[in-house]
Amino acid sequence: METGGSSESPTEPKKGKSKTPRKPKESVLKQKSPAEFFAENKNIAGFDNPGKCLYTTVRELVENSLDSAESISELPVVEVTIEEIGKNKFNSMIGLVDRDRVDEELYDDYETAKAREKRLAREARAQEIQAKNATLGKKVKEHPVSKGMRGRGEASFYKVTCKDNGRGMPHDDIPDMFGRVLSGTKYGLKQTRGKFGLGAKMALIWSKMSTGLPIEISSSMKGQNYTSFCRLDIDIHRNIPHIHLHEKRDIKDRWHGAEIQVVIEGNWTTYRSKIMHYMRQMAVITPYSQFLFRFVSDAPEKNVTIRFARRTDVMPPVPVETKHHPSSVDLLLIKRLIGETSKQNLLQFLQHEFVNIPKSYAERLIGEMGPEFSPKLAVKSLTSQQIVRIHQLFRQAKFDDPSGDCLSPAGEYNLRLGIIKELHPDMVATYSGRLCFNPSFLGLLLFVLFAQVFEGHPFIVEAGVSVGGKDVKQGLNIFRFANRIPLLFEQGADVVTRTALKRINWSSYKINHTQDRIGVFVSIVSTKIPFKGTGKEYIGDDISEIATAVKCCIQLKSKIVKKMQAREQQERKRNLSKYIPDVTGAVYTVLREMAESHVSKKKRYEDNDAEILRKVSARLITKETLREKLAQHVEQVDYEMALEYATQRGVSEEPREALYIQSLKAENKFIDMHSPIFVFRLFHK
Ligand SMILES: Nc1ncnc2c1ncn2[C@@H]1O[C@H](COP(=O)(O)OP(=O)(O)OP(=O)(O)O)[C@@H](O)[C@H]1O
Repeated sequence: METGGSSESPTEPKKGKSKTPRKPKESVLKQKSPAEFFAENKNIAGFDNPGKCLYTTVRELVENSLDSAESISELPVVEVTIEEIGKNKFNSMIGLVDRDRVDEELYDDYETAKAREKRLAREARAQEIQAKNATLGKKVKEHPVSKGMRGRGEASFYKVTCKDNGRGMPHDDIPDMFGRVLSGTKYGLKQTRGKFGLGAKMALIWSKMSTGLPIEISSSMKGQNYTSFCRLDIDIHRNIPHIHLHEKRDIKDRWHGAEIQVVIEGNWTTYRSKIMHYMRQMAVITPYSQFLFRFVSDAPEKNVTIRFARRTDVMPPVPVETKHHPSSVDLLLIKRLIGETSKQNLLQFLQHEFVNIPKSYAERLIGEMGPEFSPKLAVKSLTSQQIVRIHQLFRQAKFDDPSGDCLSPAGEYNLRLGIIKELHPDMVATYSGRLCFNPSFLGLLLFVLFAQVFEGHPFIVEAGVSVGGKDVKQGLNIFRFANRIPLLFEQGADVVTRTALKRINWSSYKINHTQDRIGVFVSIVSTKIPFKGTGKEYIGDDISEIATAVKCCIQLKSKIVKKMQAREQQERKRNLSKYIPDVTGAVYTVLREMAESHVSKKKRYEDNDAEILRKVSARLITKETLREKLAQHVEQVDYEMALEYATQRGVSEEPREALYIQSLKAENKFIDMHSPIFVFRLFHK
C-alpha cells in the first residue's frame, strides 16, 4: 500500500535502452502510521472477521463505560443497543441509490436453471427421508438448510450505541480520544480495563473500513452546562482525527456520561451467543452495575431485550494510581521519569518516584553506586552511563514487594454473588448460608484471595470453586476474568484453564472432574495484566508466578476438603430419607404377612414379637406409624453425627455470612444490612 500520498514518492526509473541500468537513488524506505498498522493488522486487536468485530466493538465500548463510571465511584448504568440495519436502510444512510441486479450471471450466488432444479430435487429427497425416519421413530438427522440465494457479498450492518453515566470527557479532548490511535487517559500505573489507548479507535477504523460512516460521541461532565457533540472519522495515514462536527449543545437533563454510536459491518447470527455470554459474565463480575442490552431488528422475532439488574450497591473501591517498583523499570522508563520529575536531586528522585525506597534505603543505594554519585547530585544532570548504573543496581538490589493496596479485586461478596447468579440465578432464594440443601446445587466451595508480584507489578488472584448447579454442564466449567473483564476467547491457552485441567488433582478432593459439574471462577487484577496480544483474550501459561498463584487459589485445599465433608454430611440425611417410603412399604408388608400367619396359627410368635403382631392386626401399628418412626430415627442419627462433626471442627468453622452496613448519614433514618440472601433495613427514630 502506498503511504502518505506524498509528492515525494519514488519516481519510476525510465525504461531506456542502456545496457547498464542504473539503480534508483531514492530510498525504498516507507513509514506507516499506528492507525495504518492497526487497520492492516486489525486481528491483533480482536477485529478478526465481521462477527468478531461486532463482539469486540461492544466489548470495547462497554469496558470504557465501566472504567468511566467506576473512576468517579458512580454505580454504573450502561445501555447497549445493537440495531440491525437492512441493506436498503444502509444505502439510504450513505446516500446510495438501490439498484436491481441486471446481469445475474455476474454474481457469486448465481445458479443456472439446471443447478437449481438439481438442488431442489436433492432437498425434496432429503425431506422425504427425514419424514419417513420420523414416522418410524428413528433419530432424525438435521440437514443443513440450503443457503439459497444468499451470496458471500451480502454484508450485514449494525448501529452499535453505548450510553453510560460515567465521567464524560473534556470537550477539547474528544477528537483525539477517538481519532488518534494510541491516545488515552489510562497509561498510568493503575488497575483499569483499558490499557492501550486503542479500543474505541479500532471500532472507528473498522467502521471506516466497512461502512465509511463516522463515529458520533455525546458527552457531558458533572457540573457542565452543555453537552459536547462530536462527529468524526480518522485520517488513517496521518493518524489524526478528521472532524465533521464538534459543538457544544444545550443540556436537556442533568445527565453526565458518554454516548458513543458507530455503524459497522458485523454478523449477529454467528456472534450472538458470544455477545450474550459476555454481557452475562460482565454482569457476574460487576453485580453492582446495571446493564440494559437490546438487539433491535426489522424482524420482531429476532429482537432481544435483557436487563441485568444491579444486585448490590457494594462497589469495590476505586483503584489508585501507584508509582513504579524499582524492579519493574527499564532504562527507557528511568530516563522518562528523570525527564518528568519535579524533584531536584538524586535522593529525592529515588525516594519519591518509586515505591519501596525509603530515605535510608535510598542513601544506602546511592552509596553503593560509586564515588561520583551523591544524594545531592542534580538528577537532571545524570549521564547515560550513570543511568545504566542505577538500572543495574535496581536489578540486583533487594526491594520489598509492592503492596497490593492500589488494587481493587472484586471481593468475596461480589464474587460469591456472581457465582450464585451464574450457576443458578434463583439460587439466592434457596441458598441457606449453611451451604445448600438444594439438590440441584450441591455446594458453593468458597473463595480465596492470593496477592503476589510479577516483574514488580502486584497482582491478586481470587477464585471460587463450585460443585453442582442447575445450568452447569458436566466436567469443568471455567470462568476467567482479568481486571474485571470476562475473557471468552483463547480459553485453551490460558493459564487458568491449563492449571485447572493439568495441575489440579481433583480426585484428591473426591471430585471427579469429568463427571461432576464443577465451576471454576478465577479473577485476576493487576496494574499490568500480562495479556498475550492487544486483544486481551488470555493470559499466557508461561508466567510461573501467576500459574502458581492460580493453582494455590483453585485448590482452596483445606476449604474444599472441609466443604466436601459438610456436603457429605448433608447428603447422608437426604439419601437416608429418600429410602424411607420403600423401606416402610417392604417392612409393613412382611409384618402384615407375619401377623396373618400368627392369627391363623400357622406360625406362633411370642412375647414382644407377638405383641407387635397383635398391634399390626389391630391397626395400632400402620405404615404411617412406621414411616414416622423411621424419619425420627434418621433425624436423630443425623443430629448426633452433625454434633460430633461440629465438635471435631470447632464452632469457629460454622458457616458465616458477612453483613455489609451502610454508613449512617443524617438524612437516612435507616441502615441497610446487605447479605447475598437478603437486605435487612433497620429504621431508627
Ligand atoms: N465512555 C467513555 N467515557 C469517558 N471516557 C471515555 C469513554 N470512552 C473512551 N473514553 C476515553 O477515551 C480514551 C481512549 O479510549 P480507547 O478505548 O481508545 O482506549 P483505552 O480504553 O484507554 O485503552 P484500550 O485500548 O486498552 O481499551 C480512554 O482512555 C478514555 O479516556
